Amino acid sequence: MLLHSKLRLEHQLLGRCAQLVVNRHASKGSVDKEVMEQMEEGFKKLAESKSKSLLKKHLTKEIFEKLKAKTTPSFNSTLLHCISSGMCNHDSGVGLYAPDPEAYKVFADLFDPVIEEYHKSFKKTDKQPATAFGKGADFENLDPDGHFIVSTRVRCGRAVKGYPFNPCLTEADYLELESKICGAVSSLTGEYKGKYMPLTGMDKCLQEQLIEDHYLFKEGDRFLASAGASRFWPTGRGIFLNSAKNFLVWCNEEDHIRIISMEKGGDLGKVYDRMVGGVEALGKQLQFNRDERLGFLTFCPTNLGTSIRASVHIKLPNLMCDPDEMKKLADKYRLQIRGTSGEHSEAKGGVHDISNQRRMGLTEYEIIKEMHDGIKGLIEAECKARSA
Ligand SMILES: Nc1ncnc2c1ncn2[C@@H]1O[C@H](COP(=O)(O)OP(=O)(O)OP(=O)(O)O)[C@@H](O)[C@H]1O
Repeated sequence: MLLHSKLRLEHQLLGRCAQLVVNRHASKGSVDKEVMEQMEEGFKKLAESKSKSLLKKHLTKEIFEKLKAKTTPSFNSTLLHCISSGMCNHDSGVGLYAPDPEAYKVFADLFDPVIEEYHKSFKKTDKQPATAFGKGADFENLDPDGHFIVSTRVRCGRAVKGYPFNPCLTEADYLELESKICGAVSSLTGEYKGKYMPLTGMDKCLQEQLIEDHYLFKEGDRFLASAGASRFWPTGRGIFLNSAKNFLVWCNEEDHIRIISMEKGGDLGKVYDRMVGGVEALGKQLQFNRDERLGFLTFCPTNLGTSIRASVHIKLPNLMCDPDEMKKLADKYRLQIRGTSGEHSEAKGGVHDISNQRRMGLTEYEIIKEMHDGIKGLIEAECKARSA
């Protein structure tokens, strides 16, 4: 209970901070004086800060001046919507979010270089290849004897056509989206059959247990809150879980939809195939927003393209003895290291979350292969270090 009250308080505080920044909408087609002042002040503080974010690096004075008076045609989003998280959180890695699909074009002078750097050279002239899932069965179990991998998870994000992203969704939009998503997941059959649980009214012990078990998203993420992703919380948010608890759908957290497959052990191919089956089944009922150049559109530019993050919870005690060397090895394989409870968390009991870093410029199959080969390489390096 204590943990929950703490989370709730934190969430409320962050929610207020976010509202200060992102609830000031522009008048149609122009940027209000108050928004402009806030942007100017935030830009100045960011420029003077020691932030290492991609936002700070690429939001030069020239780009800021060029973009600060622009708005998106359908939802009237401003540059402030895009940069508020990075302006509030100088410790952001990226710090940039798209308030609606059009923002990727209107603010392309800022998004394109960030996308290029994060996804390791996806240039503004590049195009995301057509969706090609391939077969997970091509990949062998990464840890058949269970020495290293605790569990494997593959997720992707989807946006429902016709809606903006979090900062521009109204309370009614959240409820409408939830009703559509809930309708689609409720009609899944076979191994996918399960139950949708809205966050509103959810038993608090159950909510904490679902978070602890790595099924449910946390509350009160300050990076998301200041990007405008926590408005009207918990309205319209929820989780769908199948009976075997190895297929999940998150509703209206960071993206409209997150489709997730997970299980104990290292059978990446099986986990991936299950996610693909779920994506295909849901794609028959919902229209997803996909851009010709950028691929599947998501709130955060790090998730564009395939939107796939394939991760293992893994123990590599020998490699982890030297964090700098480990980071170099992970970079070589284009892998990202996180803590045990997700992004911005610490590793517990020596278990790290290691996943593909880039999600763009390759097909879905190639993304999984890159992650598979990288994890295989890390396990081989761990074995070598152990016997040295
Ligand atoms: N391989 C895994 N096994 C078990 N749980 C996992 C695994 N990978 C991630 N998780 C859990 O999934 C939850 C969400 O993690 P996290 O928010 O880092 O990633 P995400 O859902 O991919 O989203 P994002 O990248 O947008 O943050 C956390 O509880 C995390 O511990």
